[in-house]
Amino acid sequence: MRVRVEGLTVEVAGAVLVRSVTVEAPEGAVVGLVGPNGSGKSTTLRCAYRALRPTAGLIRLGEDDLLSLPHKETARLVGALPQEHHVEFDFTVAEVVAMGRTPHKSALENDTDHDRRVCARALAGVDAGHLAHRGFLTLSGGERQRVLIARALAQRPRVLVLDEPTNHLDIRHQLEVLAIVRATGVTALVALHDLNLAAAHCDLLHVLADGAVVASGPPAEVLTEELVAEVFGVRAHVLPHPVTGRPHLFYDTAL
Ligand SMILES: Nc1ncnc2c1ncn2[C@@H]1O[C@H](COP(=O)(O)OP(=O)(O)OP(=O)(O)O)[C@@H](O)[C@H]1O
Repeated sequence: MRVRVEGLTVEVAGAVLVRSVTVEAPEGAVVGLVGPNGSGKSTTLRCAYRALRPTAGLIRLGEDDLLSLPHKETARLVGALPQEHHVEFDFTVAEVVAMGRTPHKSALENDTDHDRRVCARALAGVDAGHLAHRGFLTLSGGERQRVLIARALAQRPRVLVLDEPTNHLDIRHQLEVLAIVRATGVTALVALHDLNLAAAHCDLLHVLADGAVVASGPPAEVLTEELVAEVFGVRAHVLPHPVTGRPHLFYDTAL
């Protein structure tokens, strides 16, 4: 499903957090949001999974306006991994992942065999099948992150909105998670700090700085030495990856 964030502005208590942000994610594309701390990535994504109401602008899912859809429909369509997550009670991992099935069920409907299969597959996909019976609160940061990604996948959404999904993950799991997102074939909006991961895994990038989009396009067009210097304040050398040909950044110094 195509996602288009159009002219998004968010103002909180007189402060403009993002200004006229337009982000396009074609059907099935993995689209990265990159930018320095505080540039507006999470604010944009929070609007896309409807945790925050924009002051102005539209979020289109296909032809629909996100804000005019019933909440349950939004929950079926959009699977989210927020940056901050709060699981207060000590649910088991299996229970946390099963929460992903909630939008597909009525209030008192029990989990079916199909639900259990979908959840087991999602957990196995993030290499966390062995954690199913553990208490969520006993997990390490990276294990929790993988379980929450499994919850979003178990939802079988049409759009994934992932805020720093590789946070806490070791390198193997970083690569695996992004490969899994790609393999779902679902349109994905993903905030990433690691520009090399973004270059390797995203079809398109949108670069944010000070709450506005300053560059958009395929990684090879966007991740230039000039842009990295200007937006991130870092001198970098950009060379093609020896195998994939995608841009790879070698950092030099902070400017
Ligand atoms: N509720 C709020 N009230 C005031 N300012 C806010 C609020 N929420 C976010 N901000 C500010 O808006 C700006 C954008 O924040 P946002 O979390 O979207 O940035 P980000 O690009 O995701 O940053 P990071 O890379 O650090 O996660 C920041 O300066 C932040 O302090």
